[in-house]
Amino acid sequence: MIRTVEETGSTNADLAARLSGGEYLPEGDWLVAERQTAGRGRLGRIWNDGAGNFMGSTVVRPGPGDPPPSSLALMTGLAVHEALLPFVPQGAALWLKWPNDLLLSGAKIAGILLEVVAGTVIVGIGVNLAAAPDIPGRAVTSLSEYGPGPGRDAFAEALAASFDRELHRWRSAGLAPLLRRWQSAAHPVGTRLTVLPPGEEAVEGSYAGLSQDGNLLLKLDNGTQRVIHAGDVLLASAPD
Ligand SMILES: O=C(O)CCCC[C@@H]1SC[C@@H]2NC(=O)N[C@@H]21
Repeated sequence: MIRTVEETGSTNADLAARLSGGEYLPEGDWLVAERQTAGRGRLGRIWNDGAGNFMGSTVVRPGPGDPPPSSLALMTGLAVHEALLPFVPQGAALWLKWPNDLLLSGAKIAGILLEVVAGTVIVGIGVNLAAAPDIPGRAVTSLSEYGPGPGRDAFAEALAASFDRELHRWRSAGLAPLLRRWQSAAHPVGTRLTVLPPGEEAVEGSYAGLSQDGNLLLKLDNGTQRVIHAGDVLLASAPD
């Protein structure tokens, strides 16, 4: 079920408060907001809203036998990719970027924020359907820059369906096929990346795929390979 509210602080914060209060939230339910006044982004950033954009959250309740919850970041990226792809015009490339951003022709079009409360993973998704809010230092775009896109409600239906499919595959087929499909939807191997691991200087290198457990493989310019477990990743050629 998709429930839409006119305005809230953050759909992630709303679900977190309900979980903290002991409420049971079933998988498959979505909270979507027309406006967010305190949208949360990754790494403590804010997520600016824009009228007509998709801003919504759902939950996953990981159980015994499920792949590691951290892989939900990659699974969610695939679900958003699948929902957006039919609306991407010819000649524009829709790419996944580790861990879970989506880029349209090199500029950010969607972001994903996972938070865990009381053993439940809150999955928050923001997609620039109609407006490209400013993210300082980042190239940002929206689908509307390429022509008329889907309305927010139609997109919400498509995303809820693709998320449901991907969640089922995540549970039934496990990590290996997910990682293969993720890599097919990502920017090409060899793409120059700048990585900002927490508490470290920026590291430059070339994208070399994902490790077996879904971490980022970065080929450094001295020929060695580094496994990136956390941090911010930018396309090195993206304009400031
Ligand atoms: O930094 C990122 O790229 C992640 C952005 C996630 C934004 C979405 S919008 C819906 C949900 N509610 C929030 O407060 N954040 C997420």
